[in-house]
Amino acid sequence: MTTTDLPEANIPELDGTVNLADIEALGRSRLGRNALEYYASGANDEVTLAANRAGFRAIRLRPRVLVDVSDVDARTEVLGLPLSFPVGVAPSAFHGLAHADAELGTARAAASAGSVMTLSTFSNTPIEEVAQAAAGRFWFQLYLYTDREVSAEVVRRAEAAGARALVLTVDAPFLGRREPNERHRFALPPHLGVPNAGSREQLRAMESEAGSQLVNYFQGLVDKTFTWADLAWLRSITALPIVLKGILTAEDALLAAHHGAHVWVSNHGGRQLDTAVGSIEALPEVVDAVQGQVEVYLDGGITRGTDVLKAVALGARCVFLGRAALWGLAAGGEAGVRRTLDLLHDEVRLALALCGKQNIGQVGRDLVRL
Ligand SMILES: Cc1cc2nc3c(=O)[nH]c(=O)nc-3n(C[C@H](O)[C@H](O)[C@H](O)COP(=O)(O)O)c2cc1C
Ligand SMILES: CC(C)CC(=O)C(=O)O
Repeated sequence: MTTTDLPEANIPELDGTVNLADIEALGRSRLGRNALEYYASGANDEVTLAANRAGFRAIRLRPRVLVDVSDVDARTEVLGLPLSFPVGVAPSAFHGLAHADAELGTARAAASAGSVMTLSTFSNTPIEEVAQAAAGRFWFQLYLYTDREVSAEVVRRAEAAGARALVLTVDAPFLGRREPNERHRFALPPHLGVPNAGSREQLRAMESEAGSQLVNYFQGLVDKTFTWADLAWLRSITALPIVLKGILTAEDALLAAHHGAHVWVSNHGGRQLDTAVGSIEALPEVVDAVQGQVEVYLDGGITRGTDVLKAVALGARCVFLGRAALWGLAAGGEAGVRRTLDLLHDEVRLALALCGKQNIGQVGRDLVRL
């Protein structure tokens, strides 16, 4: 399904949105409890979820004036891929819960906006179909299965389909407790499959009488023994750049760089270890530790163009949208994600101009007062 299948009346509603908060409100209004709680929740008391947003709000900008900003340019590159502005889409599971366009909608929107999509292992659409829709603008996020051969096969499929990087999520040996999902027993609706993670029947076999079924699937599928030493195995089965997603400390950033991996600063949108440091707060120590040896990215709480510039100022090459992209998808499928990216692109350009910067290369630490 594409956006042309959307009822006419949906488009003006989307066109009337002026910021990501408007799109979030529209997206939320279209979701039932199961999906809404799954998307919105953080772990436990949601302290880290709130810290991600609060961290950006606490940083003040130091704008320069009387600079010719008649022609600002927000373009950048990630791992050699040109982006129209420093924003990509973070991996999130089950886009089919948001809209019938599912991962194909997200991929098309990211591609047409000159962005990059990171496809979750737990997508509702097979890698190969998303790859086509993404027109080369996609990375693949990997959760390692207990069975290494199954993981190796997924990695081979992603590489063959044209993924430009492998993003290994390292902050989720177990799933954090998102209590609304425990309370209301989150489950994937029967019409949605998980084609990169085994059959529906395999997943059903892991369902239990209690709690979030997601926790049950995850516990049954994912390897909890994987350590730094095992990265050599991953390196041996793929030629793709490896990105470690879920780094929050200088110590781990340095280890990542020593292992030749790029660093994605993230606390999983506050969904894993609650009270972990907010991602923008963790960024400076990570950037200082790796000293430009590898690329550094960040996600968590991005909703404004000024958030993007603050992260870039503190050393992130690019930031990624988790929930913001999902709200866009829920609000209007492919068109909703595209609107989300377009609004944010406009905000980044305006913020650059008002900061007295002509391009992303001019954005450095002097732009922020912590
Ligand atoms: C509903 C949902 C599903 C997610 N699924 C995954 C996933 O499959 N793999 C992964 O590495 N991260 C996953 N994440 C974490 C995101 O990649 C990202 O780290 C986080 O959402 C960023 O925070 P934000 O939502 O504030 O932008 C998920 C996040 C959400 C909200
Ligand atoms: C399928 C899930 C494990 C996806 C995830 O990482 C999340 O819900 O945060």
